[in-house]
Amino acid sequence: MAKSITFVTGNSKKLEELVAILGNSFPRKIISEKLDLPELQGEIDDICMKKVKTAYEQIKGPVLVEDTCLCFNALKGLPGPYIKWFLEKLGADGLYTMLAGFDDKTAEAVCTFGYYSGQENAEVILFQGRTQGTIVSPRGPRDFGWDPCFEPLGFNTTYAEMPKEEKNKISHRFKALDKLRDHFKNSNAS
Ligand SMILES: O=P(O)(O)OP(=O)(O)OP(=O)(O)OC[C@H]1O[C@@H](n2cnc3c(O)ncnc32)[C@H](O)[C@@H]1O
Ligand SMILES: [Mg+2]
Repeated sequence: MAKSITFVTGNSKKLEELVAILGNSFPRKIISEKLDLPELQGEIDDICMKKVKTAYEQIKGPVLVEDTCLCFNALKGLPGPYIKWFLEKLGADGLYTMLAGFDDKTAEAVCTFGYYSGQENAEVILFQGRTQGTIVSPRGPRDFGWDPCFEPLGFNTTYAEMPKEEKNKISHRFKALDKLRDHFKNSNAS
């Protein structure tokens, strides 16, 4: 039987969504390990590559990690991978206020999963999903990150105001996991 995959994340909300999105339809068993891995600065893909290798050093078996960015178009993609620290210091209200001086309130949520089997000659594989939206004054429950200030394009509710099942059908994380699911479905992936 194929080895189980360890999803390494310090964020229980990410894990909750992964479980809800993949449901029973994923061919490999996924277990989780709550570790807050150090993250390199830089571009999204490089951060994920490094993060998954760091996870592998700890787990020493097939590993999955994920990095989420929130990119403001008016700020040429920033805060991007640094969103966690902006959110921590400014809160969702502060993220909205950051754009006060700009007409363009659009943003992109980017989710990148990195998978590494650790087998001989194996490369890191990345799966990325992007959802466009607008940064709005926060609305809805505040239990997951910047969800209250992100209104996905085509909707008049924020991620936070949507029922979970609805967010999980259109989100950056859903789109990335859909690619991951396809990869494991269509190949004899190890
Ligand atoms: O251990 P890891 O997996 O790195 O978990 P983390 O919480 O540190 O997550 P990131 O480094 O990817 O930083 C992303 C930030 O964005 C938040 N976030 C991630 N996904 C989100 C989503 O779907 N909706 C709202 N906020 C989200 C998350 O809480 C962090 O503050
Ligand atoms: Mg992190």
